Amino acid sequence: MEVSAVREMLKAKRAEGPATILAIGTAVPPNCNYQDEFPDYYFRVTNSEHMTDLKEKFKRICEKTAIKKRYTYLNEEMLKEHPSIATFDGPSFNERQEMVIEETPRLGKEAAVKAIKEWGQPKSRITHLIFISTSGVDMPGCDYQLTKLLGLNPNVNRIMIYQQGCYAGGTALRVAKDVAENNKGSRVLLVSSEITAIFFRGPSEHHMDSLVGQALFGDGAAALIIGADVDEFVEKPLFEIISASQTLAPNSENAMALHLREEGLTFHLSKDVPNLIGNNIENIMVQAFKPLGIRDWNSLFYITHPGGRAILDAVESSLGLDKDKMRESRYVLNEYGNLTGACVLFILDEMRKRSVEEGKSTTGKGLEWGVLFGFGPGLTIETIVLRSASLST
Ligand SMILES: CC(=O)CC(=O)SCCNC(=O)CCNC(=O)[C@H](O)C(C)(C)COP(=O)(O)OP(=O)(O)OC[C@H]1O[C@@H](n2cnc3c(N)ncnc32)[C@H](O)[C@@H]1OP(=O)(O)O
Repeated sequence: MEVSAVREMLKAKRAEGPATILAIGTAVPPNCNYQDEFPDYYFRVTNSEHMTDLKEKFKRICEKTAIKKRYTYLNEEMLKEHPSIATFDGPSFNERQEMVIEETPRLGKEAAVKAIKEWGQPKSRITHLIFISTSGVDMPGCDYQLTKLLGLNPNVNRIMIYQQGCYAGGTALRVAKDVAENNKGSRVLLVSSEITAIFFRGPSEHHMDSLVGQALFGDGAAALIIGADVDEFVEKPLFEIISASQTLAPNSENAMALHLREEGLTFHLSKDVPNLIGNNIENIMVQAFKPLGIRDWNSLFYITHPGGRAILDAVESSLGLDKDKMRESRYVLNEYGNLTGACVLFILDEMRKRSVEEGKSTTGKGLEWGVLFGFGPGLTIETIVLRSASLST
């Protein structure tokens, strides 16, 4: 075959683009922890009632989180059966792994079933599966388990992304864009599922950052269907993925790290994280929106990873944003806590649902352009430029 003919053949395999989000589903486990009761629960189940000063500090942290409730797979009975998980650093990796290996794809399936139902197409049309999770590692991984659980075509092209932390929701969208735009007719099922049993642990007087982590995270799964060249007779666009980029914040090496150890996933968090994000965010916005000629940050809608309340405050103040810009991100933080990689996907879902409820003209609260930020270890920032879809009938 001639080289030019091969080139033509490859060109014909590319979609016109852009990759478009066509459906979103979410799921959480049944066990709900209210934040105002959580310090009592946490110090009781970790047998730490004697650490009275630390409990007072934990109460202060919980009060400042702007979280109302969080859902978890792990409950008090399970902790009684597996007491090493409730210590600060007792060897517990195997017990945690047994839980997350089963539960992470199961919760992912719940979200995926909802996304496929909304999409309304047969699951045999799914050509690619991207699965992200920070909850453990295994081979074959969650991508394989989900393929089995959903009964997907064995020829589905799977991509498993483990252990990236909270920016992974952005990473998965970036990869899904490349896949969808380079494979004409492809339909990508993107699933993020996070179970905090991998890093729940008791308090330690010497590790305040770990204690902060115990006040922030919740379990949840989200699933999206993504494809380019939308068939509007049978598919409904929600958001177009216009561009996607990843960057490292300068001088942030020690800001955030998570390590998988005998005692599960450990958590290291500098107090500087909100400032580091705030100091870098405008530069990132300038780069992302230069091609569109946009400089008015209040003309956009925002899907911002709510790593903690202070991170949303930092982004809001650095960009001079109106108070309602972080509304959906704050809402998801309040209702579910920090859901690691799934969090930005929950916020996307909230954004489009709220836009419909409030009678807005687009899925981005009546605005055309928006941005999604993922933040995580590194310190890594994922930036996704989105274009909303019209809601007019
Ligand atoms: C896993 C991933 O990949 C990605 C992630 O999302 S990781 C999580 C990222 N999240 C963060 O970095 C948390 C950002 N921080 C916050 O949201 C807020 O600081 C907070 C909600 C935790 C507390 O709110 P605040 O307005 O800062 O309250 P503040 O009164 O200053 O702090 C409460 C206490 O927490 C302590 N504290 C806050 N951040 C801390 C940290 N990173 N390490 C240790 N202690 C911390 C403070 O010293 C303070 O202690 P005292 O009451 O004894 O003085």
